[in-house]
Amino acid sequence: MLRTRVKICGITRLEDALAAIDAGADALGFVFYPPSPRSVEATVAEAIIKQLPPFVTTVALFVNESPDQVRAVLDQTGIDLLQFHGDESPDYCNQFERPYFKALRMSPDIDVVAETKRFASASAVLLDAYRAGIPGGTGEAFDWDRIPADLSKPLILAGGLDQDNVKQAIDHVRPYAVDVSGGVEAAKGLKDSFKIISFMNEVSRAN
Ligand SMILES: O=C(O)c1ccccc1NCC(=O)[C@H](O)[C@H](O)COP(=O)(O)O
Repeated sequence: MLRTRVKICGITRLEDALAAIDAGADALGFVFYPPSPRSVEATVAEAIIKQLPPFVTTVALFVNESPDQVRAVLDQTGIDLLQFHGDESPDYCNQFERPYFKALRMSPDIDVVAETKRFASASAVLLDAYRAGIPGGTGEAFDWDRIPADLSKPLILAGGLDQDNVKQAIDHVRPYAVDVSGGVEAAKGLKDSFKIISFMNEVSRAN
C-alpha cells in the first residue's frame, strides 16, 4: 500500500525545502501571490529549486494571475506543476504548457462533483477550507464528511492539517495526497523542521 503523498506548501527558504525532502515530502509548493506572507519572488524560487536533489515535484501556486506572469514564473523557475487557487476557468488553466491541479474551496454551496468534472484536464483536485475573502492558507480544517466518495480525479486534501489530525484525516478520507502549510510552520512562511518530521511520521502511521 503506497503511503499517502505529501505536498508541503509555502516554501520560502532552501533550508525548509531540504528539511521537507529529508523528511520524505513528495512535493514542494511555492506561492506566487504577493499578498501572502508565504509568497516568494521567482528568482528566490529558482535559486532554491536549482539546489534540490532529484525526484521531488515542484509546484507553483497562483491566484487569478495574469497568463503572462504565470509564463514568466515558469520560464524563470522550470517548476513542474501548476496549482490554481482562485476563480480560474478550465480554459484559463488549460492554456499553459504544464500539468495543473485545481484548488476547490469548500464553500457552503459548492458542488464538488460538478466542479471536479468541469476541470476535465486537471491532474487532481485539491479541496481546501473556505473563508470568505481569503483564497487559501487559512490554517482551518473543513468538515471532511462533505467530501463526496469516488471523485473522478485524485484528491489532495488540504486545510488546517497538522501532526495532531493528519492521521485521522487520512484514515477518514483516504486521499491521494495531503497538503500542509501552516501546520508545519514556526511562523508564516518559516517552516519548523521538527513539525515537518512529526507530520510525516503521522502520515506514515496512517498507512
Ligand atoms: O498559503 C498561502 O498563504 C496561500 C495564499 C493564497 C492562496 C493559497 C495559499 N495556500 C494554498 C495551499 O495550498 C495551502 O497549503 C493550503 O491552503 C493549506 O494551508 P494550511 O491550512 O495553512 O495548511
